[in-house]
Amino acid sequence: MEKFDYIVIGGGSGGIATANRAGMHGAKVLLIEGQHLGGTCVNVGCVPKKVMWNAAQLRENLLLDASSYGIDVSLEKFEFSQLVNNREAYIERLRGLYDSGLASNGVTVVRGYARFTSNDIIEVNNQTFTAEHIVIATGGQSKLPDIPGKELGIDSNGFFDLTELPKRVAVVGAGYIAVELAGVLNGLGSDTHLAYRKAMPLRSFDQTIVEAMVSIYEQEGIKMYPNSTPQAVEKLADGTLKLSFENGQSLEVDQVIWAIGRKPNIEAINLEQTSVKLTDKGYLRVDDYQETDQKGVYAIGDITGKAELTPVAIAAGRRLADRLFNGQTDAKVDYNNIPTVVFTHPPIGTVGLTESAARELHDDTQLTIYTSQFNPMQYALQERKVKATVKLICLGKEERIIGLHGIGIGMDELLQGFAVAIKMGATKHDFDTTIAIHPTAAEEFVTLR
Ligand SMILES: Cc1cc2nc3c(=O)[nH]c(=O)nc-3n(C[C@H](O)[C@H](O)[C@H](O)COP(=O)(O)OP(=O)(O)OC[C@H]3O[C@@H](n4cnc5c(N)ncnc54)[C@H](O)[C@@H]3O)c2cc1C
Ligand SMILES: NC(=O)c1ccc[n+]([C@@H]2O[C@H](COP(=O)([O-])OP(=O)(O)OC[C@H]3O[C@@H](n4cnc5c(N)ncnc54)[C@H](O)[C@@H]3O)[C@@H](O)[C@H]2O)c1
Repeated sequence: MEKFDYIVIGGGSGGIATANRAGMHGAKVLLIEGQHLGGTCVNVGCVPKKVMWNAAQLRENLLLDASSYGIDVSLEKFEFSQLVNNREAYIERLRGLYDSGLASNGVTVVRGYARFTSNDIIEVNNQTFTAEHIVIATGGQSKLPDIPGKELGIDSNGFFDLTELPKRVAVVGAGYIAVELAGVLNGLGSDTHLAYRKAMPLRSFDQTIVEAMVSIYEQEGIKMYPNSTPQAVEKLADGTLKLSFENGQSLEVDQVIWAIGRKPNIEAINLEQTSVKLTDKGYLRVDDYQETDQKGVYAIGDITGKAELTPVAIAAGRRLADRLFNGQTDAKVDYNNIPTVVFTHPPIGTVGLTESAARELHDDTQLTIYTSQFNPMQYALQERKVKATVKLICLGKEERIIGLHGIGIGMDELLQGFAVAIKMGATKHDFDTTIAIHPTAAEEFVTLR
């Protein structure tokens, strides 16, 4: 049985990052991946999603905005399959880069599905390996609703498999994936319906921003179905899918996309052979240092159910390798103030507490909230206006900024810098005394009254 210093199960965002970092520190590392290197983010997540988002944005600009600038664009042809082919070729190149990066850090890569046979032995393709340190980074997969006809719909992986744009599509769900895919499909020209169980989507986000998002989606032609819990899907004689809701309403579309959440990839790894424990939600239980209940076994990324974002998985993986193989004994991830963007059309950027979370934690007299809604200059010349909304949540007399939220063009790119300022403890005064950059959407954050 071959012995390594470090075995990494799963070659996604977290697994690749920790394997490379450990390799750089001189550890003998084995990485085991069952499918494509890059995991969810590169193959069926962030990367293809962002390409589709860019495509939708570009099409919207050409179709809806260009003529106001005197640019004549006829959009007679849109080859969806060419977009998909180009996107997949790009992803193939990225996979190659991962291969060569791992090789240059001396990481051994084995293809296959790994399972524990004991606390420190891993089996893959009938071969066994052992190591002093083993990290589980197996990510997650989509959940499907438990209703008749669920197999007639597809999940986000199925969306990336599409080679034709559906004419009519229903997206079911209220999280990141649902609102992102609905925005992309609408932008690309599908007749798009978005159905969710409660009154509003994105319920953990700041409600001012979500209300702004819902009204933009309605304005841009997405049909919204609040209070709609899916009940069944059936295929009609002409191939149309009929999606029925518990409230008695129904929809007829060509494609149904389930985006109702994700679950951890746990079953295949045979945790019964270990002392690793789960949380009550079924994720791997870890402490602040990514340690599971079994000494020498760690978990990072989506499998831990904490902030399921690629940069979080990467940070957890790198910190863990720094701690185990470079003597950085206190290396761990700070899960506070993680900035995040939802790639809606236009995007939402958020860092820190929402107004309702702030009100739960602090006395109302301690909080000052600033909001503003405006028409970004990109829409100065056209009749179509897609409003931007920004919001700051400030705490105490010094008005320390504890929440920053926005929806509008550019919110995705401008958020990172503000997140640094907030992590450093910026106050409203710091924002106010920073000279604005004009004319931008970002300047709204430093001119709020
Ligand atoms: C549609 C979509 C869009 C997203 N967009 C964004 C975004 O814009 N920004 C962002 O930050 N995050 C985004 N995410 C989330 C992001 O993709 C995840 O947070 C991230 O990929 C988690 O990394 P991970 O290493 O934990 O798992 P993954 O990247 O899922 O990697 C896990 C890997 O483990 C492998 N594996 C599983 N079981 C085994 C086994 N037994 N043996 C060997 N290998 C195994 C899998 O094949 C997979 O490659 C998106 C997710 C989805 C689904
Ligand atoms: N831009 C980004 O960074 C990005 C993009 C996509 C995904 N992600 C990550 O991936 C995670 C998973 O995203 P997600 O959108 O799958 O999940 P989610 O957990 O964010 O949202 C799932 C939604 O589906 C609803 N739902 C659950 N069961 C349902 C049912 N039976 N019928 C109808 N609705 C139901 C839930 O109420 C919830 O609002 C996110 O939390 C995020 O961390 C990030």
